[in-house]
Amino acid sequence: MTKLKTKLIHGGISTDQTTGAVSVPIYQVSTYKQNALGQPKDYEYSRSGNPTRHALEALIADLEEGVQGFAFGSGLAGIHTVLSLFEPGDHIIMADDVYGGSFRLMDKVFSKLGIRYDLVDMSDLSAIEVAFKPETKAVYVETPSNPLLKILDIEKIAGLAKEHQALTLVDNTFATPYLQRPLTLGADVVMHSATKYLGGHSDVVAGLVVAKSHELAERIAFLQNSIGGVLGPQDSWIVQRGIKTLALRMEAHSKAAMKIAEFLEGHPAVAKVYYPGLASHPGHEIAKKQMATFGGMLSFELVDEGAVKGLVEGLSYFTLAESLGGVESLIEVPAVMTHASIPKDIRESIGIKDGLIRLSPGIEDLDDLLDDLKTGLEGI
Ligand SMILES: Cc1ncc(COP(=O)(O)O)c(C=O)c1O
Ligand SMILES: N[C@@H](CCSC[C@H](N)C(=O)O)C(=O)O
Repeated sequence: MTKLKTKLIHGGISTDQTTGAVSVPIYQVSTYKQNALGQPKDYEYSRSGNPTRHALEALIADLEEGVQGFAFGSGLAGIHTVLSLFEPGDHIIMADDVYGGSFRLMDKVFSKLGIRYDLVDMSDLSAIEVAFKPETKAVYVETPSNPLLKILDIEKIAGLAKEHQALTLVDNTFATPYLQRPLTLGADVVMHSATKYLGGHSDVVAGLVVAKSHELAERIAFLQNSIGGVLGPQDSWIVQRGIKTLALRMEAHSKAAMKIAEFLEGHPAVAKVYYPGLASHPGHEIAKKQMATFGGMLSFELVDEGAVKGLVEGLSYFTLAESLGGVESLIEVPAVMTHASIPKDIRESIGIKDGLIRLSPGIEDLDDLLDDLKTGLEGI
């Protein structure tokens, strides 16, 4: 079987069938000449299908080991399309610590359409069991989670969902298919903000979705075309190019995150570190089982919450910015930035404290990154 590192380069559609070009060209086009009335060629209109986007969709399906991939104009556009599978009256069990925008989409958009949800701490399997209702149609998982790096057991959760005839939807943004493949663990749909590690260079906003079955793929294809939030050809090409170096980048990000987590865990100014690679992390054993390495993201709290502003504004190589997964290191405060869309009481109940700091180490020299943090922590 072809190894994943090879698939990153040769998977899906990786060359141009017509010219032999070794990267799929950017088909910057909206429509296609038809052979005769009612006889289109392979493509008819670029919302319905575009060769550059199709190459990316085939690649992500290959990497995630699903039957069909779909590319969208953002991660949330992809999640929106997946949640559009459900109907008024349906109920979804959602992990309590999901990306703030995914929570907002459920809470402010789909709730209004009559789709109900409950937030559940899915690291407690018995809590999931209790949350099932006759109307539960899906379990929505994010692991590792944003921003607390909670690890959820995909295989066990998918098993429970199946017993209740519910789908398992997994946001695999933090792990990427290089570290974890949810469809092979029993999930039905995988979602990505390709804006992050898949794109990898903080230069594109994109979303990817992969279905495990033909039946689901058909329904998602219908919704993708009907709703229309597709990714353009230029951005499809950028994401496909990013994916080619995913293996090298994920190895570097994971190594940096591990070293930084160990450094922070031993620092007297740091109260708590959230990184699944640490033996102290409650999800460490599950992460070992379902991930190839522990990933590139970590969060931490300072002993003195009042020092957060000084630290995050004062570093040289960690840029204060939302987003993650790029080659450059980023730092942010979820309560004020990426997760501000979650009401404070809910944020606090799930453990996102105002002083929580999230790091996305890039691929700079690791000693420079460690020195930067060391100097920053000395200065607070
Ligand atoms: C885990 C996760 N899922 C989904 C999204 C949404 O992606 P996008 O910003 O590409 O819409 C994000 C970030 O925005 C995220 O961090
Ligand atoms: N201001 C944005 C928040 C973007 S968060 C981006 C990314 N998911 C991250 O976690 O850094 C919004 O309100 O949507």
